[in-house]
Amino acid sequence: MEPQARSVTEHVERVLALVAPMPAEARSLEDAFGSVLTEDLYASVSVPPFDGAAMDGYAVRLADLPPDGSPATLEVTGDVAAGPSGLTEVGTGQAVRIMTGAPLPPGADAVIPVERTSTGRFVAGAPRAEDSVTLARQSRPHVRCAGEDVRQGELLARAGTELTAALVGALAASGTVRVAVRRRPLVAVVSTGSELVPIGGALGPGQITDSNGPMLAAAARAAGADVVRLGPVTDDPAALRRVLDQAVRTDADGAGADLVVTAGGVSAGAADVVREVLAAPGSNGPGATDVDVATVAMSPGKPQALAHWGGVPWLALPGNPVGAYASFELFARPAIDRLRGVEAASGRHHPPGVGCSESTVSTQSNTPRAVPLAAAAGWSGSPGRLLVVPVRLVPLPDAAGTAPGSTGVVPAGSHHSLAALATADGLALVPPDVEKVCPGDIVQVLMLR
Ligand SMILES: Nc1nc2c(c(=O)[nH]1)N[C@H]1C(S)=C(S)[C@@H](COP(=O)(O)OP(=O)(O)OC[C@H]3O[C@@H](n4cnc5c(N)ncnc54)[C@H](O)[C@@H]3O)O[C@H]1N2
Ligand code: MOO
Repeated sequence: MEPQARSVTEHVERVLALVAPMPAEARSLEDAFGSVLTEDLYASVSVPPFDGAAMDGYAVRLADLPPDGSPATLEVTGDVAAGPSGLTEVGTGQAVRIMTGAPLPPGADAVIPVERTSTGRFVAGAPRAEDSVTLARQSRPHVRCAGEDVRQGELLARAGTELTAALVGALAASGTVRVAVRRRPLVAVVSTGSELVPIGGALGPGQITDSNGPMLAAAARAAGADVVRLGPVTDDPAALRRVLDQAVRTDADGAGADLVVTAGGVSAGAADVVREVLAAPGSNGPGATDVDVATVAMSPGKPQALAHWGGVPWLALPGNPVGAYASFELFARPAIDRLRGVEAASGRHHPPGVGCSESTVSTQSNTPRAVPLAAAAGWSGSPGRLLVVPVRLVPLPDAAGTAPGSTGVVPAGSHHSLAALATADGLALVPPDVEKVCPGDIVQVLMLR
């Protein structure tokens, strides 16, 4: 580690200390996708709520069918489709046509799929023509029993769980209408640099298009935040102060940012506007407090700063686009998770050691989204720093000790290329004590998709 460099783990802890979970609010289930629960949720109805058919076919009494599997001919006395309809009792020697999802009529205890009967198939829209059917006992009853998926009163999700699409479905099925969730945080994304031109602007000499602004805004949305994008701001401290004031100002709807993320101007240059503003806290308006400028032992993404601006947490990320993105994933995303109330958010982002000398290292990860994967190629580490390497998933060559069809990772291209990052499936995190990653070594990979 460089002299005075701070570990990634310690910086994550400081980031998390800066933010607190958002207040809770009640939302309709349909509006709550992507939010995080603040209450445990229990099923108010069983799923399915009644015994029903799992196949299109005939509802029968098993007692009418010989146990040895030989066929029986039954009188067909009615039809029952999914949805509300009168239920005809199935008497001895009788069968009722039944469609998938329809409630099982009284008396019946099994459904025989139509393709296994003398009828062969049902014609959509055509009325019933058969008065009898010949069929035999099957190995399974093809009945979905009430409560076999979820029982009334069962715990479906704990506080701290994010509402995924499937969870919205499971909650809807079991009677949930409104949920208590954390408010979505509003993140202000501000890019800084006099060289920056917004997307679509013509480039003059020395100018480049602002890519960090759109990229970090997209990353914050992907992390579950609402976003307001401001800037790009020139390297003028007064201009940056104005934009920061604007970001944190609470309007009539209470919509001031809950987190400010800036990119650029945080290293050692003479025009590093973020450093300049941080060095003169409170000179204009509420200003910066709790200022913490750090060299973090990572590459890319070394220069970082933290502060509050007008009481709102502020993460100042470096301007190099790949460093800005890596910093977002390692620092801003855990901050957003904590604001959103995701309980897995933790300060432990430091993966266990890997290296050529220990190719069968622990597969345990203490980074929530990191998964252990084998390197399919070798590359150099960055001793003293956590090296963040954009990687792509590739099939591993079949070899002794490798399960057929296993997946590994290779660098997506140059570590500093934004175009290569755009093709990456994840970020490999190579710890500071690793000089070299060899093919077959296990690396922790922060998955991006
Ligand atoms: N003397 C030193 N110089 C630098 C050091 C250092 O330790 N000592 N650290 C280097 C490292 S590492 C990084 S990372 C950069 C970070 O510096 P800043 O955060 O001040 O970033 P800028 O100087 O503003 O920009 C760096 C680079 O990225 C481009 N950039 C900035 N913003 C955007 C944007 N929104 N979209 C696209 N590209 C952007 C900018 O033009 C620069 O090329 O400092 C090193 N220097
Ligand atoms: O730490 Mo900087 O982000 O390398 O390029």
